[in-house]
Amino acid sequence: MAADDRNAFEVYRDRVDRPLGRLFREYGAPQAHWLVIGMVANVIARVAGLIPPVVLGVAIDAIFTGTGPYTLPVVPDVWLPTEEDAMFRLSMLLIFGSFVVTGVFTYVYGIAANNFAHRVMHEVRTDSFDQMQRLDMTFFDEKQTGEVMSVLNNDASNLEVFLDNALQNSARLGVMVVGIAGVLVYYNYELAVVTLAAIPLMILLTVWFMRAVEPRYVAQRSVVGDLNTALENALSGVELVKTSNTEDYESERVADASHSYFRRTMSILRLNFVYRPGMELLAGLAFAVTFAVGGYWLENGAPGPFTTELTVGTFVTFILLTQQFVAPLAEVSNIIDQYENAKASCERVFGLRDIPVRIEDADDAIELGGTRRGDSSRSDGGGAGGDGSARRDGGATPAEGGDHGGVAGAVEYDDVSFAYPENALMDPADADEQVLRGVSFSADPGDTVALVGPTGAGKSTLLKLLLRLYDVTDGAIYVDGHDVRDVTVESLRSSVGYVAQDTTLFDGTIAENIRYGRFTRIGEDGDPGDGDGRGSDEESIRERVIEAAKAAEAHEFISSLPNGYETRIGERGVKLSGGQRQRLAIARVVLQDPAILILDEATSAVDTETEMLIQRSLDRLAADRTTFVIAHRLSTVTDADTALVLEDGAVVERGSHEDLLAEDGLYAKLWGVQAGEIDELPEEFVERARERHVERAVERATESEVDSETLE
Ligand SMILES: Nc1ncnc2c1ncn2[C@@H]1O[C@H](COP(=O)(O)OP(=O)(O)OP(=O)(O)O)[C@@H](O)[C@H]1O
Repeated sequence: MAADDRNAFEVYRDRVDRPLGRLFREYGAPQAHWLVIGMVANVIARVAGLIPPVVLGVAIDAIFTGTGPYTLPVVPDVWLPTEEDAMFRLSMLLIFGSFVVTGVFTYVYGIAANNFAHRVMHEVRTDSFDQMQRLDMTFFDEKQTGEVMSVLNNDASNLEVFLDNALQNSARLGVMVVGIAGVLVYYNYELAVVTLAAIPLMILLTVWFMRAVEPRYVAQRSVVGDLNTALENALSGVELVKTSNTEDYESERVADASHSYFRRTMSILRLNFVYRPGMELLAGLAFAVTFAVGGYWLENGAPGPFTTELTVGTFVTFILLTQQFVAPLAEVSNIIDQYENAKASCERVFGLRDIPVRIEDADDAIELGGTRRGDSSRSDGGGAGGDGSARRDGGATPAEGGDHGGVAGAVEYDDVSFAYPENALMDPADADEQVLRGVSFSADPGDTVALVGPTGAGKSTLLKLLLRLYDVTDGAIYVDGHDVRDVTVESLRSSVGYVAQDTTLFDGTIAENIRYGRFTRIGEDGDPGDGDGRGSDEESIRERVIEAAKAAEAHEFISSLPNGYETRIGERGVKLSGGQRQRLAIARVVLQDPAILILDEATSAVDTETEMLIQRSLDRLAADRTTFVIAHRLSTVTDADTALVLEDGAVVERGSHEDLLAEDGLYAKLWGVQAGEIDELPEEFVERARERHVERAVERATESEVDSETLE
């Protein structure tokens, strides 16, 4: 049991410090020019918006009532006209001009602010996706795909809204408050005190609101996670849901999660319902009090302690500017909402970013099949048939196993141990349940090695290590004499073809699915080493795809489809049968032409004819490459050069089919059961398997208990 029940993503998310500051440093800085242009344009547009009320006030006093001079803030008096007609024309021009300036700069601001926000969002999304792709399988084993989807979609969008709206609205608010306060104080500081008295009250109300709403946002986000998980489970397991008749149960789960989300959202909105009208009320009060005090002042002279004179024009300016307060203040609750969302999103973005990438190229990694470095290659190796003491040269040459991009395909496991870390945070060396223990064997280029053993013995795990989906916790794996950790992950994985039991197909055409990985994009040749001199233009790729499909015994069924190779297969290939999907996967590997092949033999029953087709294509595929077969049917083993019998993570028997039968151990018993010679496995084997299953079931139950506690 992990000491910390949070998954890696949550742990790193909770560690993120000052997320928005980091966002600006890491993503905002390269786009800072857009932000600066946007801010400046915004300030100009807002300041220009203050001109009409000011000019109107001055014009009233100077032209209509004749009670004041024609002066404007920051404009020298000598520049201003003294004739009433000229004053009127200038006033009209200034009012009209200010609207034009506001319009033009609002446009500039829109372009710049959106450029800034969308560019940052694009970088955040693509960076997060790249980081997600670099993470190793331990991360994905923790079932965090929902969280990642949310980072790539919702969180990137939240940041965009914040960077565009919230940031610019706060700038606008700042300009309005400071600008309006400045103008009011300039014209009549005494009446300004009355008008601006509402501001400290608004600040107090805002502080209260932010403090009260923050924990509610945290609670809301946690239920969003539950809701997403419920939705994702129901969608990804739709077949199970239907076949188990659990639609009602799933509906209830989603309804529960959705209802908690509703409750949490309402608790935020209830505060909003107090805050927003509260702010509007204060702004309205400021307006009403200004009107009352100013009106009294005009009628009866300065009230109470006030001594200055108030003109009608100044009064009009005050009234109009106080009105302008209201709209941006009403935005404050939206700004807070966007700020809270952005902060949380930013934590998630950087949480994902900070998860250490464990499986990546070493600084001096070499290309497998490329130039060999003496210091990273081994000079000895253990024989599959022996106990590991017989060593041979590990650095086989391509000539020994056919040319597959210069990789021969010699594989050696040297005393390999492995334990799955409980989560992506744990150092695998600290995990205590060893899934593989001291496994040593080697396969020469072109050999076929069958892996046999009861379920859970570690067969799949053994081969996942060869693909470096995980790294060994102890020992080493060598391909052509190179430790797999010393070669680039890309060159290693392109040298190892993998046909899984359950084939993954992408939404796209049949042809696109076959060429996925080798000619994913037109004009790209992931493995130029086949030496047939053919180009990678669309026509020759098409030819190769058809050849691969023929080799995989898939050409016939593909040709019978309405659009042949251009037929689109539905999401996850649901429109094809299991046997057809597997043949497409085989065609994909034929095209990849790897030196090493991993076949996870299908357990699902296909009809005899399909099985024969699949077997024939697999035999063809395996002919000139090092092949590892996870053999569920022992008939496969009879054709293999060597079989390794795994039990509980260790190789307990090894040798050819005949040798193993002669040993009369686990293999002979498994063979006996399959061949129908004995009814069942001897009690000791069954007992051992049962113990392991019970242990695992208990573990799973404990885990789900903890999960449900966390949910509560
Ligand atoms: N991603 C994982 N995280 C943690 N434990 C795992 C993971 N995958 C497999 N295991 C555990 O490792 C052990 C070996 O599993 P593995 O899938 O390698 O066995 P296998 O021999 O291939 O079994 P099968 O024949 O049923 O596919 C099992 O106990 C399994 O529960």
